[in-house]
Amino acid sequence: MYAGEPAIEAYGLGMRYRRGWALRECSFRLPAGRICGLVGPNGAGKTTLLSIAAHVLQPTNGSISLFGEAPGSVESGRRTAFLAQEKPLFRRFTVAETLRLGRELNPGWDQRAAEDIIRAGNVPFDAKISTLSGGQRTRVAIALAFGKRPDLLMLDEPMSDLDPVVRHEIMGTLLAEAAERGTTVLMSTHVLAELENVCDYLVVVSGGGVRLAGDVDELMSVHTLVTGAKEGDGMPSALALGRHTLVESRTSGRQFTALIRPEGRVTGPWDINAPNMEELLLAYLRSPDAPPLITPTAQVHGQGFGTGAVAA
Ligand SMILES: Nc1ncnc2c1ncn2[C@@H]1O[C@H](COP(=O)(O)OP(=O)(O)OP(=O)(O)O)[C@@H](O)[C@H]1O
Repeated sequence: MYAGEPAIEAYGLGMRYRRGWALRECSFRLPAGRICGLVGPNGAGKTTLLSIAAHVLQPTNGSISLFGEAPGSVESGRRTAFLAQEKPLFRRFTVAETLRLGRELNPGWDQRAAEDIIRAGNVPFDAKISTLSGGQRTRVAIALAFGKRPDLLMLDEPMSDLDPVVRHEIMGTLLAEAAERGTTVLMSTHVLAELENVCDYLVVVSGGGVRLAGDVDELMSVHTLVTGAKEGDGMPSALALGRHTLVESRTSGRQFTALIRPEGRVTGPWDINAPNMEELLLAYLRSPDAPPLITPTAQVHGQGFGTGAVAA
């Protein structure tokens, strides 16, 4: 693996269910070795995207590759692990039997890594899956995914039924694993605050399309949060009509707050701050019509992203 090699490259990906399009013209690149948060409102297409990458679903159009290979290939199957929301485990198996199955199905299986995760939660190895709590089952599913020692780990809201202490512990294991082995992680979540110290890459989807994608530092550095006194009923026209790109503006009492992508220096009688990750994500989630932004590392080669693309 070399720095910048794409772990995932999606190009013009579309998925149409009977009710309509869940993904449309979805294109982005995730370089290898990054920990990427996949964020979007309910129904945005996150599970659909992960399921296509994990070869659970076939896209209606477009393509996606994992380390340059199609999702169904032997090579990408060997190198990737997917932890789905439903966590399909055999209910009649014990925890030990479940790990044994993992060992038999995966040539690079790491029994110790899997057992360590089970032990950290004090889950009995001889307990049947059907007798475990939701959170304990999640822990077993996470142990299975980690035991595979994948190069790419895809997780669909993995922590939703874990208590905060366990979430913290599993996140720590995930980060240590990724740092030690250079594992690429793509993780969908609604818990924005949890992403702040974990992710160094972000993909935001909304309405089936990519709204924001790229390196966290780069995304943060091109946004500014402006707060000040309202002008009339809204934000100052100097900001609203200026050359800056407005992502979102809100008013409360006599104040306005705007997240912008500034063009040059922002000058005015306002407080000007860098947003934190949660503020950045919330602004894009609340404004699905904001112009998209795909930074150069997240652009698929040969694709002209036009509006919103940051100059390389
Ligand atoms: N099997 C299906 N048949 C028909 N429509 C579906 C199916 N699965 C998903 N959809 C629709 O596709 C869209 C995207 O769904 P998806 O589950 O990918 O979103 P999501 O971003 O994962 O949402 P959430 O945050 O609620 O988990 C939604 O409108 C959903 O209703």
